[in-house]
Amino acid sequence: MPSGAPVITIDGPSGSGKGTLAQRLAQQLGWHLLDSGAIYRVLALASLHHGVDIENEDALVPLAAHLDVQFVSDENTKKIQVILEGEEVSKSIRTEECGAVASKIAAFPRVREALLRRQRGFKALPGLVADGRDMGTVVFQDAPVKLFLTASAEDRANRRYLQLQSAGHDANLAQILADVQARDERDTNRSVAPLVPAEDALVIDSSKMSIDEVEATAFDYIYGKLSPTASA
Ligand SMILES: Nc1ncnc2c1ncn2[C@@H]1O[C@H](COP(=O)(O)OP(=O)(O)OP(=O)(O)O)[C@@H](O)[C@H]1O
Ligand SMILES: Nc1ccn([C@H]2C[C@H](O)[C@@H](COP(=O)(O)O)O2)c(=O)n1
Repeated sequence: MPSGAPVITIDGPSGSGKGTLAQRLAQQLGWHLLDSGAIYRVLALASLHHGVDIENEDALVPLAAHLDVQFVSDENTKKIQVILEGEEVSKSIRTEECGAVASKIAAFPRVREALLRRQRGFKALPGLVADGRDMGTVVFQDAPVKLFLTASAEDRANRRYLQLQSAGHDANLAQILADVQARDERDTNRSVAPLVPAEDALVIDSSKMSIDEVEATAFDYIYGKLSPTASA
């Protein structure tokens, strides 16, 4: 295993359960957490706030490089609050619109480059759980444990539908499925850091698995990989 803090990467498409699994693993292990999608979402929101053209890579790069974002752990709830330029944006970055804009601006190579060091800065002892699209393939290529979580587009859309309904929002399943498929298409087919499993990742298809089953499968694999007797 490389020296320094160990990293567990979790990549996968929208709604596959990466964030849920990453939070559970980080909490159980007492490790740090990086929700890299939140960084792209915050950049999307900042570009909308500042009227920056989301088609203009040249204009987005300085915004990405100087993005004033903080992730603050709430002492009581242990939830992470996202602060953009002093304003709490934890909820506003979670809209479908923000996700779609994040996916569009994430296709620009120099935008990704500008966010790379910031993401790597999350690596710290005792360890980091990092979720996103390119955690295992680009950002933490030497991570000792890589997971790729997936599920059918229909199951992922249905999960999002239930999530929105339980939060009291109106939701249209057909529209959500179309949004999920459009985001998959963009994230998978972009020229830089596309959404693909790392060659050394364990792929988990969670379509027919409960969250607890996914967590148990992940922990079995992690302990096998990180135990002192495991070969590198
Ligand atoms: N195995 C599962 N079975 C059923 N529901 C699940 C499962 N995993 C996650 N969910 C639910 O699906 C929804 C989306 O999960 P989550 O936010 O973790 O996905 P994600 O991959 O991080 O999505 P995004 O990339 O869009 O942030 C949540 O409501 C979560 O509780
Ligand atoms: N490592 C990452 C993380 C996220 N993105 C882009 C592509 C996603 O569609 C969008 C939002 O991510 P989410 O919060 O849904 O995980 O951000 C990326 O390109 N690379």
